[in-house]
Amino acid sequence: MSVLCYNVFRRPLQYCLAMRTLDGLFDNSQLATASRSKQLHVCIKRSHSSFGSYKLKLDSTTITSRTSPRKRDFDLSVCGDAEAHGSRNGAVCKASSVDIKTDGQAVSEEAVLGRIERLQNGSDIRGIAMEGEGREVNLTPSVAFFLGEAFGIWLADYLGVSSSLLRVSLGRDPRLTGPALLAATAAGLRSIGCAVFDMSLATTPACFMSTVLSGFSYDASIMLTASHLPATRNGFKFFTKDGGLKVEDIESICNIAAMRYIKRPDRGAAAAAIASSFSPSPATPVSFMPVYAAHLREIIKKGINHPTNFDQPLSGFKVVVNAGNGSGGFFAWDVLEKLGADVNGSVNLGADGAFPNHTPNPEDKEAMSVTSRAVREAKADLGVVFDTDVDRSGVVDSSGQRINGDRFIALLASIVLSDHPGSTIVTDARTSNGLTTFIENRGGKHCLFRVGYRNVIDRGVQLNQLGMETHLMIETTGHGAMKENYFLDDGAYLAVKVIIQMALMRLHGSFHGIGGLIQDLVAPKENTEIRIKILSRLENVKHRGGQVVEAFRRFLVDGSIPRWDLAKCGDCWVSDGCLADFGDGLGPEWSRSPEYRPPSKIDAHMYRAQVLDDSENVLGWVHLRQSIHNPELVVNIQSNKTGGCHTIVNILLNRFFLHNGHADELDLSNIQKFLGSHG
Ligand SMILES: O=P(O)(O)OC[C@H]1O[C@H](O)[C@H](O)[C@@H](O)[C@@H]1O
Repeated sequence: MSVLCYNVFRRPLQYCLAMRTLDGLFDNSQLATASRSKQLHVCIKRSHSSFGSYKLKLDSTTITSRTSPRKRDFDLSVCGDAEAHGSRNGAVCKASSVDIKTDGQAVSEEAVLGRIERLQNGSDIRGIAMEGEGREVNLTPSVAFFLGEAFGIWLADYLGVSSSLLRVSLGRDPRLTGPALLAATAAGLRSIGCAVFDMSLATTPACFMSTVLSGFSYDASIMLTASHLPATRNGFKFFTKDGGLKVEDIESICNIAAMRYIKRPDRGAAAAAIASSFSPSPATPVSFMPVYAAHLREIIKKGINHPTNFDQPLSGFKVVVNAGNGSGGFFAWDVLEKLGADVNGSVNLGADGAFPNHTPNPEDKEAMSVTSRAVREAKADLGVVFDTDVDRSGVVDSSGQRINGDRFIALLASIVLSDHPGSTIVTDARTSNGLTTFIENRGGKHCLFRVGYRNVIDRGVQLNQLGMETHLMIETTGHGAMKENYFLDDGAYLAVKVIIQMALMRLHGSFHGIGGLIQDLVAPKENTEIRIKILSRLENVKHRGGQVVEAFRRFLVDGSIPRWDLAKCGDCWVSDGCLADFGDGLGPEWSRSPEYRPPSKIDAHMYRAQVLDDSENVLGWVHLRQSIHNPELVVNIQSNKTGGCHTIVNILLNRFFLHNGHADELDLSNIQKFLGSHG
């Protein structure tokens, strides 16, 4: 469709909107009325926008000059200040598309929206913030300005107060792009009247705690981080006093940001340029991290309750911290050392946004082996590994044993189940059958849920609401939350729990170290993950991937392969994150309760199948889902039999992917490689 632009107000052309109406929705009499009243209200309905619909005020001169009342299908053009808001009043037509023209270059609204929407990663925002990957930088200070502004607008609506009354704190990890993005985000928030506070280098859990701890109690907080992703990336994690935002909240914020961007694409760039010159600073500096560290020290002191040394309960302990040059160094010198621990063997404490040593990530083999070595060299009692922004952790015991993934979950489960017998533990559905046995042997219940830490945490919140005591929600990635800690995804808090346990064990005369708590955890014999690229345009990836995963569900439900069934955990199906309701009464009772929220579009699609061998014994399981970060499907497989993963992958390839004709839309080479190398 051609975009018709007129500068009818004789002002510099900022943008033009042109829309094509849908047949039959705009009739002649309505147009005539609109022309006579010199104002026409057009309602544009966008099915995927949680912003609902919005209204444009079009100058009647422009409309009458560009349209013919006799045509049912026509173009409208407007230049100047179109108002966009959420009302449907006066709507007389629906537009099928809106095109934006900026500085002579046509950019469709869908493209702007798509670009901003693609920054969404589940319940976070992630993007490329600097050159270096050979890919377009898409998280610029200008975009950060609109995201900051959009968050302020969303927050004012969420809390039902004027944005001028809102106080928002901002923190960042050490990434080089952090200061400029933080300044631009602050400028966005300030542009709608919010008071903004700069905590500078901070952690994700600290950002949330700044909404809670007295003396600060901000209405909300934003952490700028891309977690363990490369130094070129950055991102946003948003918090209110109610906790981290949900996937659908992030969708709303992206939509609002896109709408604001469409309206004034130049504004963000200008504001971000001023903001990043730091003159005047858009945010008031605050020193929050020392207060947060003192808060963690209090928790440890009270948890250990040392009979003779309450204030220095870690005296005599050696603890190694590996912060991976992220934000977690403070935990060594401002938490543990002040409690008496010797932290001299610690590594990579200095914040360095280039992450020169290894990826700050407890899932990372190098991060764990570096820590294990440091623990052995220092003859330490414990090693603690954080990811960049400290919402994830893992530990190493005094023997150098790496405790991450399933082992970390088991360790926390054993601590939680001794404090809260019978508690449910929620994890993602990539954990081993051995972990389920471990939890059940301690009297706990294991709920397997969807991948994505927000999903796991939200499920725990939901179970508690429904009266099922659930004290721990934790992912294999090291993301974990506890009921007693605001259901906050908090790597520092999990480390605190392990440290308290270590000290209590010694106080009670045990010198085994924390590794002794998970001795009976049985690891699967084989465990593999295969990533399958989706061969589709970026904007279609989610849809295509979703179709394949849905086909997998149908395939299982139809019984297409004997002895491959949707897995069950307890009373629930481990399919669609235990939310499978086949519409025939098979779904669990709560899925019909008022609290039930259907899975969000982004991460709904994942299924785990239990696989039996010819003798009806468990061979293992296979879990298929869409990646949250990348345009790919992810297959996880575990087996307790040698060659079990090969058997399962072989069947998956031939009986599902190839048989169902998915070879054209998926790059199956990693599957072939796996079969080749394990054949
Ligand atoms: O989907 P993937 O690319 O495997 O990533 C999955 C992971 O994404 C993010 O890092 C989330 O924080 C994790 O909760 C999730 O497990």
